[in-house]
Amino acid sequence: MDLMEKTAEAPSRRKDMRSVRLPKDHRPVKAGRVGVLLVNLGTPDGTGYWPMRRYLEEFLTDKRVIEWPKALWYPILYGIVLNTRPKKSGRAYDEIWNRERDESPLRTITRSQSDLLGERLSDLGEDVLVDWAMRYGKPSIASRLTRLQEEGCERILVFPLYPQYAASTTATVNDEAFRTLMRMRWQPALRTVPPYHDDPAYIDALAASVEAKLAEIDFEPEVVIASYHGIPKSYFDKGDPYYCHCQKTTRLLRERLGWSKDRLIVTFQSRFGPEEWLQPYTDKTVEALAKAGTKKIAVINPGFASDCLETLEEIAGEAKEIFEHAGGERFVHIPCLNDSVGGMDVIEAAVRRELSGWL
Ligand SMILES: C=CC1=C(C)c2cc3[nH]c(cc4nc(cc5[nH]c(cc1n2)c(C)c5CCC(=O)O)C(CCC(=O)O)=C4C)c(C)c3C=C
Ligand SMILES: [Fe+2]
Ligand SMILES: [Fe+2]
Repeated sequence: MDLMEKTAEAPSRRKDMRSVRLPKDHRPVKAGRVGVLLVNLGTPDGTGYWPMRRYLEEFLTDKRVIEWPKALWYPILYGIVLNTRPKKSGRAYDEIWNRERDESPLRTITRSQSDLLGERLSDLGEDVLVDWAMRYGKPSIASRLTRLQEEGCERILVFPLYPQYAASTTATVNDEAFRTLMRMRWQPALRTVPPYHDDPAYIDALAASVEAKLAEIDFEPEVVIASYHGIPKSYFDKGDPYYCHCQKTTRLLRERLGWSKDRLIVTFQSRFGPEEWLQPYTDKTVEALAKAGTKKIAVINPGFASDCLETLEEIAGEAKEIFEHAGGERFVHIPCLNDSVGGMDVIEAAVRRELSGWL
């Protein structure tokens, strides 16, 4: 039987899957399934120099991340950055590493989100498969998309786990997914989950996480900072909607909490390189607040679906230290939604919505 015939016989609807009739000598064909692939940013395999260097090299040679011309960027990357940053970042990862599983928290949490989503979608039957991947490091998008396809997924929903769209995060996940399809003879249909920065389920979950944390601590923060990962300002000037998405999330959260503009403010963290990035900067802001006499603050990271280096080390660790060093007294980090019930409600709602018409 040739491929054309096989294709014609393949069922178009899931419930027809078991009715595929093939000649006796035909190799088994799995078909008719639907895949969901959660994708997060990435993870090194370890905190030593070489695993860190491999990870950073993959990350920082992505044209969606560093848009400078290769002729300008590569001498700096290979001459300086990849010689110094692996050690510095490796030390930072060491502080937050999940020693029990020997992996980064981002990897632990993303896997758990995928497992829990699989359980939550169990009412859809065995023909819906859920898996997870990383844009940089392992498991790669290519390996997991290929596996889903081999398991018979003719339709795959790719979910970049970023509430706010940025070309350097969302688009590069989608690019990589479609690049993988470029190598396939028999491609699955692919859908991507759009940004969910203003999804009511997401805003509700963030608000509930703020309220729960504030009820748990023994002080009332004078200011709550919504700290987002930054991007170079030039990317915003070229039309990236990321800044506007961050502002909108914060406005909706503020409205949902019934707070004033001074109680919940926006900042941007994790600057990289010499360019100007989105402002105001988180580190400078916590320092200025403390110096101006603010004693108690909380920081939430609405732009991260999972806690990671940037939230656990840079905010819960470094930003706290900066605040206290400049005269602040109480600092609390509000955890990301992670695999909490609220966090999973957000992921599940988006997946069910985006699967519509496929089930
Ligand atoms: C949530 C959105 C993110 C945006 C936007 C983003 C843009 C961006 N990042 C870099 C450079 C680095 N980021 C690093 C880590 C990192 N970044 C995000 C998310 C966004 N990045 C996450 C979730 C993480 C943490 C990964 C983890 O395993 O915990 C790093 C690596 C760590 C380090 O050496 O500091 C770099 C480098 C750029 C240049 C950029 C926009 C252009
Ligand atoms: Fe980043
Ligand atoms: Fe950082």
